This record gives sequence, C-alpha cells and structure tokens, in this order.
Amino acid sequence: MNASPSQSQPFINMRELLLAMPQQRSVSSLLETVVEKSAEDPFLALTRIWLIRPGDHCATCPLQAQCLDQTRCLHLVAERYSPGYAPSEDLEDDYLRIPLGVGKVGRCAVTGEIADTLSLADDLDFAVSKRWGEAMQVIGLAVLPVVFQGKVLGVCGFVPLKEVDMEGEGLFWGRLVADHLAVSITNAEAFEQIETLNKQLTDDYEYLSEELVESQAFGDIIGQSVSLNAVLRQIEMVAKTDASILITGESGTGKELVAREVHKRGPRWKRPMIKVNCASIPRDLYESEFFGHLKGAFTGAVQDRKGRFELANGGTLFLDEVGEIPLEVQSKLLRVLQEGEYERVGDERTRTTDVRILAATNRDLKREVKEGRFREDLYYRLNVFPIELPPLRERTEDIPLLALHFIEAARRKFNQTVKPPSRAVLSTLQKYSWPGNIRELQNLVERAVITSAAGRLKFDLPGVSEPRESAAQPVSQPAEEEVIPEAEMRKREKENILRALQQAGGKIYGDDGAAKRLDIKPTTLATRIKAMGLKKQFLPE
Ligand SMILES: Nc1ncnc2c1ncn2[C@@H]1O[C@H](COP(=O)(O)OP(=O)(O)OP(=O)(O)O)[C@@H](O)[C@H]1O
Repeated sequence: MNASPSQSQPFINMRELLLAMPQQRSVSSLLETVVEKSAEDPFLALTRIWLIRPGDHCATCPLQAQCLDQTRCLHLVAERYSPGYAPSEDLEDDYLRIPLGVGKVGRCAVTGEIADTLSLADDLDFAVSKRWGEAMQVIGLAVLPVVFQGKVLGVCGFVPLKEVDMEGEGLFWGRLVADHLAVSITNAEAFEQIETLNKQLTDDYEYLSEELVESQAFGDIIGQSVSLNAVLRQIEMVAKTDASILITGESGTGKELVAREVHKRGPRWKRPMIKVNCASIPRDLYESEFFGHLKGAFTGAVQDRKGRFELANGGTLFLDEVGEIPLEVQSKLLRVLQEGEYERVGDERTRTTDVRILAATNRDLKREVKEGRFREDLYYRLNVFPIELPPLRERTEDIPLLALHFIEAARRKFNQTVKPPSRAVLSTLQKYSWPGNIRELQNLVERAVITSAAGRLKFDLPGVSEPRESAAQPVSQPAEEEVIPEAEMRKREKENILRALQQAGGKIYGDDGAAKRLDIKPTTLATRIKAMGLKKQFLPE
C-alpha cells in the first residue's frame, strides 16, 4: 500500500501535469504523461482514460444491443495504477471497451456531464474491478468527460482514496485536467497529422526525385552493347559509395561522361564535380593548380588563388589524364589523398579537404608503375574501383544508336533539317574501325549534318569511299529491339512489385522484405504501393 498520504498535499502533481500536457506532440505521449503524473499523486489509486474510437468488436460485443452508437465505442487508451495499488491477480477486462451510453463511463461519454463520484457500486460498473476497488478501499470512481468545442472526445476516470475531497478540490483539478486533455489531444492530433503529411511529402519528393534520376538513368550514355551494359552496371554499383574510381580506356571512349554519371549518381551530387585536365597543366604549375597559392608565392601569382582540391571540397575531383602528373607532384597528391591535408603554395597553414577522387587515363598505368613513371602507392589509391571502357570497334552494335543520337543532337544544334541515314550507311559506319572512338564518330556526324545538302547526310570516312544511300527504307529505329508502350511498362512494374510482395509475404521492410528484393528504398516502395493502389491486397491491416 502507499505510504499514508496525509502529510502530502493533494493534487500537487496536477499543476506540473497541466504545464506538461500542451508540450506533447503525439497523443500517445500525452496520454502517458497524464496517467504517469496522476499515478504520482498520493491521493489517487488508479487513472484511466478512454477515447471514442471506431468500434472494433461490435459484432461480438455482448453489450451491442445497449450501445447507442453501433459504430463507435470507448477504448481504454491509457491507464496507470499508483505505486502500491496494482492488482495482484488478473482482473476481468470489461473496461477495455465500453459501449456509448452503457455504465457510468459510457453515459458520461454521451451526456458530456461529470458523473456522480461517490456511489461505489455504480462507479465500478464496466470501469474498474469491483473486487479490486473493495480490497483497496477506494471511495469510488470520478468520471469526467473530455470535451473539446462541445464534442466529447472521451472520458477520464480517477479512482481517489478515502482522504480526498473528491466533490470539492478533487473535482476542480479533475476538471482542469480533463479540459486541458481535450485541448492537448486536439493539438497533438494536429501535430501528428502535420507530421504524417510532412513525411508523405518527403516520401513523395524522394520518390519523384528517384523517378527523375531513373528516367534520366544513363540518359547521356548511349548504347546497349553487352560491354557497355557491363560498364553501366559497374557505375550503378559503385556510384553510391565514396570509393575512388580509375576509369581507363582509349581516348574518346567516354571516360569523362562516365565520371560525370558517377558523380551525378553519387552521394556528393549536390556539390560540384571539379575537373582538372592534368595533361594541360605546365609542369611548374601543378602544385598551384591542385592546392592554390598565396599572392607573391611565385612570379605571376598576383593574387591569392584557391586550388582544385579546395574548390572541390565536399564534392568530387575528376583528375583527367591522371597519368600525365609528374613524379614529384605525385607524392604531394598522395598525401592529400591519404590525409586530406595540403598547403597552398607559399603558405605554411595546413588546410584540409574532403573530396571523392575520380581519375581517368588512356595510358596503361600499371605499365607506367613498372617503368617507374607512376608511383605504385598512388596507383593503388586511385584504383580502388577500376572501370574500363571498351573501344568503339569492340562494341559496334552501339554505332547505329550513337550515330542517330549524334545526328539528332547536331540537327538541333545547327538547326538543320536532315534525312535519317539508310541501313546501308549505318552498316558502313559500323564496319569502320574508329581509331578516335566516339568522339571521332560525333565529329564526323556533326560535319555530315553541317555539310548536308537537301537534308542528305554525307559521311566523310577517312579511307572509305562515300557510303552510298540505298533506295532502301530509311532507318528510324537502329535495332529491331522491342519498344514497350508506357501502359505495358506500368503493368510490368506493378506485376513485379506484386511478385516481390508475394515472395516477401507482404513485408516491405527488412532484409527479407520486398524493398530489398526490388533493391529500392522501403519508403519508395511504400509510396509506389500506395500510388498503385496495392495496399489493401498486400499490406498487413
Ligand atoms: N556512350 C556514349 N553515349 C553518348 N555520347 C558519348 C558516349 N561516350 C562518349 N560520348 C561522347 O563522346 C565524346 C567523348 O567522350 P569523353 O570526353 O567522355 O571521352 P574521354 O574518354 O574522356 O576522352 P579523352 O580520353 O580524350 O579525354 C563526348 O562528347 C561524349 O559526350
């Protein structure tokens, strides 16, 4: 039993409670606060709160016939016994749901009026256990409606001890708590709604941004060859990490394009990707280019200048033609890559930077290492994840697509009307060996568009007589690949999601959830499920 409350001041906690209530941002924390603070009051044995909620057991409720509203009833949403008053045995649980209009609590919810508090027998009607009440010698159950702007939200029940003047001071505090509770519930519900809407907005935003990225996925990188697809998969895999990447391949194979794609899809996409063309820097200016300089540090340093590492801080630094960096600069580069520290030329102050390094070269860096022209430790630093771009002659399937892509781009750029090339022309383009790779193809197409007469493209392939336009059909589609209509795509996406949900037993989150199987974020999946109206079928109620 509780220590005698006679020395304590009744309802002392209630003042604190009144201050704490409006600060709660969720209904559950609010209810917890009320019952917790009330339980600390030495004059209360038990506090219970019921709120009106949709009826969930109406069909099996034994009191259904007496219920005045067969769709809603009072749900016990919070309760707390004061220390020393907890029942030692399992009690009947009739009070978990109370029909509107039934018993003292149910009547209070209908009339919105404070019920008489001192009749023990009635008090215990469907509200607290009679056995427990008698054993604890409580005087009854004070029942107060929780009313906001004339609408009854629920009922508060306080079980006071004998010492309490429940008709006077007790009633006063009880009323204050119930009234504050009504306002605080309404506020907390509004907060919860705002939170839900906010979350939904964030999810929608995330989803839409993802959709946008997906719709632009590799939008700039054209090609469907097996070797290019392998590169695209590598990009997809590594872009999300912060790993350094060494992109190798002949000149004009798209190394810079790949670097841009990696940056765009990486964690630093909001910050810039700074490019340094290491082949175009004069030998004695490398340091200044990388790390910056102070005014007067050398002849020509007329003002302070930031280096590329400083500019790229927080973002990505793309070291193009990295194999051209002289040995003496390589050690300084290694230091900044290892420790993130560097000094501007002419400055003693050590600065720090945080950059993701993407490097590209058309040299065989391994051989450069072997022959002592490239530091081995730097090579391994840069080559955490290698991506090798195949030359165009090894992916000739991509040539028609690329040619059409460049024709369209050049047509718009130079505002020219051109006829699509015939299959015969595309086939000739495919047979050419393209020493200059995609850049060469692009240049050739641009020239053809500029010099086209009456819309007829004239490709000037070195060493090849002019490819003849046959009378055959012009090619509008480069390959015989199936084009899937939008509605069909949506259908397939929906089926795929359903399949994943079925396999995951309706579970979205977690390692065995559907989102993992689809390799998308659970929030994204949840939004899609909602948008596709799949919720009812697959989500747990
Ligand atoms: N798969 C592709 N789809 C569309 N355009 C491409 C593709 N690959 C390369 N290009 C285009 O070809 C040109 C050369 O590409 P890029 O500059 O990325 O090559 P690179 O390998 O970095 O060349 P270099 O070694 O000379 O620096 C660019 O205009 C680029 O946009």
